[in-house]
Amino acid sequence: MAAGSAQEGTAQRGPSAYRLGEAARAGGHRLHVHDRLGSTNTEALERARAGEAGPLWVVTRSQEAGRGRRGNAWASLPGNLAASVLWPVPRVAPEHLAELGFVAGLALVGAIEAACGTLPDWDGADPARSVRLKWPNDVLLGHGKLAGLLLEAETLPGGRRAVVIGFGVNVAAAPEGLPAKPQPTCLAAMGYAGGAETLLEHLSDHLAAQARAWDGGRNFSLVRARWLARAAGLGSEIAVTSGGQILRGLFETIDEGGRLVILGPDDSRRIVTAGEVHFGTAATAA
Ligand SMILES: Nc1ncnc2c1ncn2[C@@H]1O[C@H](COP(=O)(O)OP(=O)(O)OP(=O)(O)O)[C@@H](O)[C@H]1O
Ligand SMILES: O=C(O)CCCC[C@@H]1SC[C@@H]2NC(=O)N[C@@H]21
Repeated sequence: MAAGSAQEGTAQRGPSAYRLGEAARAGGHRLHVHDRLGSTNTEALERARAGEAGPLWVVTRSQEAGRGRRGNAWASLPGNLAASVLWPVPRVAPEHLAELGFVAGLALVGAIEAACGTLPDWDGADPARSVRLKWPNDVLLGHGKLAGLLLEAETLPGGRRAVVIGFGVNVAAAPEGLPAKPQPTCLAAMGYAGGAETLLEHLSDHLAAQARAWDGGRNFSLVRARWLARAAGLGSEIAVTSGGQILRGLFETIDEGGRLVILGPDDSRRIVTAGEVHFGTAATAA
């Protein structure tokens, strides 16, 4: 059993209890809330190994060993959202699985906007308050990193696939002193005081809706169009570090497989499957 206590459904009484949104609950999503966990992604994968099919949300008030992409650590400060969902993919072709990262990114942007929509000056006109998606799986607020997504898949005994989408959102506080670029930022810096609980409610509903639109990959073109409409840095200079190489050019688009398309100075196109994007051209190879 994982650290901390798990409660099914609406955990804890009172105004700040974690709960799922109405649409998510109507769609059969369930919620496990922990006080303390190593990693919600790890716990969700454990649940899958134990036979859970999902959709199952795992959330923790304190995450002690949060994981980021490419082996990075994820800092989860008190009051921030650390949540993962075990997503059922029985009828999803393997080549469509990674698209869930885009579906989830859109859901998170929608949830942030729904949660923050009533804040003064939150109308998208101010670039410092604009919420954008950064390829492949980050959410930016202005120039800062507001959230990161971690998609993990595993084939279980018997051939069943488990897919977990992890959401780390800096709601109340942003970690200081990290060497990371972009620098972390948080919703509280923009005046948001609604709590991680409200955000989870919106997120679960928005994920249900975006996943329905995606339709197991049959409608990725719609997801792609929605994603591009919220993309950071589209049409501008980027440098991408990928496999020890740096590719520079204009961020032209993402293709129908969700890969990054870079337009080089000689009008050549480079397609990137995995890498780290830096806006502007200042990037050094890792
Ligand atoms: N709560 C947080 N908010 C924002 N950024 C965070 C948070 N916790 C960890 N990070 C940073 O996010 C980064 C992980 O995200 P990402 O995969 O984009 O790597 P990165 O920024 O390119 O890091 P590196 O250059 O070291 O590989 C790490 O550098 C980590 O320091
Ligand atoms: O930007 C990244 O590198 C992705 C960060 C993902 C962090 C979240 S927090 C909830 C879930 N549990 C984890 O251990 N990681 C993800």
